[in-house]
Amino acid sequence: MLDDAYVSSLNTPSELTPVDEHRAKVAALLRRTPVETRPLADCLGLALATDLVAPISLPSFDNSAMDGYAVRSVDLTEASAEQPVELPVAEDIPAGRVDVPPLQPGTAHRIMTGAQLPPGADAVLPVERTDGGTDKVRMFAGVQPGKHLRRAGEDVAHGTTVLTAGTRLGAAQLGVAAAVGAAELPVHRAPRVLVLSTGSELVAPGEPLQPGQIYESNGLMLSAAVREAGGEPTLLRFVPDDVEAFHAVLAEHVASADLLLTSGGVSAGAYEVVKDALQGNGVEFSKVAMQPGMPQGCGRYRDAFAVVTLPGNPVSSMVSFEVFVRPAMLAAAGHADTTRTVKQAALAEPLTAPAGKQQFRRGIYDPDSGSVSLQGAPGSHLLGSLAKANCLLTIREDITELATGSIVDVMLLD
Ligand SMILES: Nc1nc2c(c(=O)[nH]1)N[C@H]1C(S)=C(S)[C@@H](COP(=O)(O)OP(=O)(O)OC[C@H]3O[C@@H](n4cnc5c(N)ncnc54)[C@H](O)[C@@H]3O)O[C@H]1N2
Ligand code: MOO
Repeated sequence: MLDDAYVSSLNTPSELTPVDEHRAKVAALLRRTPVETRPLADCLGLALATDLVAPISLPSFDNSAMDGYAVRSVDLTEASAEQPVELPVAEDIPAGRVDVPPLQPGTAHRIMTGAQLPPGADAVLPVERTDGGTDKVRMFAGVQPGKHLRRAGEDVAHGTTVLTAGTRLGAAQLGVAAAVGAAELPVHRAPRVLVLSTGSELVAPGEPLQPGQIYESNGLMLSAAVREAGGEPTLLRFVPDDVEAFHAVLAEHVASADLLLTSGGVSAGAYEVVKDALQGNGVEFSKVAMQPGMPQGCGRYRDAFAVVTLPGNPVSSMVSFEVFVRPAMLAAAGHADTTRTVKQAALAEPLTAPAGKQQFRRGIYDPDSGSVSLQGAPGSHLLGSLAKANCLLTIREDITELATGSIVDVMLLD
């Protein structure tokens, strides 16, 4: 297990960059992606670039909420199961009929759900309250004026903003855009993110492992995280700890990308390929006051493209993505909401934390009890624990221990 006190003793607080400072640096690196007009079917998950003002009302005309009969409610005042009122059925109005004649007093129009209400009708009697007749209909109940109707504009009024710029276009948002007649929408293009893992110990899943080798997992994990955050990832073939090989991959791919995300090769060892390749080329490396995720780097490589270098330990990589990259990517892609939901929860067990570093512990938040329990130890290699967690507990840098029942912030991961 990681010895918090020992690790903390390696870095004096003045050497460490505050988490917020690094977050702002990463956010400033990513430029807004361009606006494109796309068919609705290609907009899922993207952010709307300008307000969508409704060119029509929803509903756009008064219509029936039930299959039944459009009536004048005064004609049914006396209707009951014992003494039905019989009316001639003057018209049949299926949904989609565009020429709807007015309803004359003492008559009914058979009408279907969503069909235009005839002028003169003030209510719909559901078919279940009638004998279902087509020439004449017997009505077994009265109906209040206004009953079973859907009024024009009661959902969305013509000329009002139905979706604001920055809204993430999910299923319901695309639905309402289609409902007001939009065939295409202006959206911010998804950020294109290259994901490159480094390490001579890495082997592709599915291939045999030699002692001392491990399966490459950060690349796939970060690509998935990029996609979940609304980006378009390209997972590059991982490279060994070899600066030439690293540069060769960069030369081949970066022209098309908004961001290069690397993992590994940034700490204090003898073979730090990412640091060796990028230092002095516009990328700065620092130790951030957090755990996991201390060794970080970011910048614009030779002024050409944005780079964020994440530490290789898998949990450090993922936590760093959550804390720095996800919000920056969402902002670059025009999303108004760039943060995860944060809840306050009562600790189900005590914990200790290293002094001077913001700690992100993996946890399981129980929304019913409002409590959170720790999932696994603090070690940044414990990917199995991360995979079971549903939240990150964020512990301020000035806190070194907390008792059971203490209230902590938990960032929900979904
Ligand atoms: N003397 C010091 N040693 C270390 C320090 C330090 O400050 N002084 N920092 C430690 C911390 S904290 C972290 S985090 C790691 C970060 O190191 P790197 O970013 O250089 O990452 P690597 O050394 O390449 O790998 C660390 C660890 O993660 C595994 N790894 C790397 N890439 C992948 C991948 N794509 N998939 C799965 N696992 C991966 C790698 O095998 C190592 O076990 O440095 C500490 N050391
Ligand atoms: O800061 Mo490292 O990311 O703890 O493992």
